[in-house]
Amino acid sequence: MARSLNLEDNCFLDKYGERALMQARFNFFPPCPRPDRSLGLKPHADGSAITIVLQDKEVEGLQFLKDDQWFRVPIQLPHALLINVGDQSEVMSNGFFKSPVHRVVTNSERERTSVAVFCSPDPDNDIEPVDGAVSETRPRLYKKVQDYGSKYLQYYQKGKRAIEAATKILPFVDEPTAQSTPTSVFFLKLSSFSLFLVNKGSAFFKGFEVKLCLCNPPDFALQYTAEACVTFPFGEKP
Ligand SMILES: O=C(O)CCC(=O)C(=O)O
Ligand SMILES: [Fe+2]
Repeated sequence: MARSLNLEDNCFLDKYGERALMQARFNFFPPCPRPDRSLGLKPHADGSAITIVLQDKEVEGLQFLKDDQWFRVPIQLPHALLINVGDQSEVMSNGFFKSPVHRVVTNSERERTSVAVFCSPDPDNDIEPVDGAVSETRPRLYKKVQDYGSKYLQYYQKGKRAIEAATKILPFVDEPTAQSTPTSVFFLKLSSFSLFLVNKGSAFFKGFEVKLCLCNPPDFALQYTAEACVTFPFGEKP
């Protein structure tokens, strides 16, 4: 990425620091009889620096927004990893790389799984455009941001984009983050569907042991207006 902008090789990597973060999210999208009425994942951009996505090899669903149109991501290339630019790369590159908005649509007949690994700099490192990406002809577009990941979640839960507040004009509004329950495994039951979510910890997901996972239960709960929401203690099956 640095080389493609004619910048120092390590200029982005140096920002990751000693305690760079890697968080894995295992997504399970059950079949949904009304794909026209519900989304698997609402439109969002990732708060990471980069995200590595392994899509379901049989069921499509991921779409990216470009010029006000949604584009499907094909799955024809087996075992391909999709590398997505996240907000923190947009900030560090001073907007040369854009963090695209994407969503996941549901399928009426088939379930879909995906794994997203979010790679981010050490949260203690402030994020700002690297020197080489700012010049007289390209003024600095983003301000210095502390702990981008936390700000991202606060904004995300309100359906807003933190990157917009990272531009130089708008101030960040610091508000308390929604409480997330310490339970590790959530099963949300909506009629015959279930959604499996993993917070920090480890659990079994479709026969694989899942470790080091982080996602945001309150946020997901908003996406699925569950008629009945049942949470189970870690490790138990419904
Ligand atoms: O399911 C996918 O293909 C992508 C998931 C995604 O965008 C995410 O977990 O942030
Ligand atoms: Fe995403």
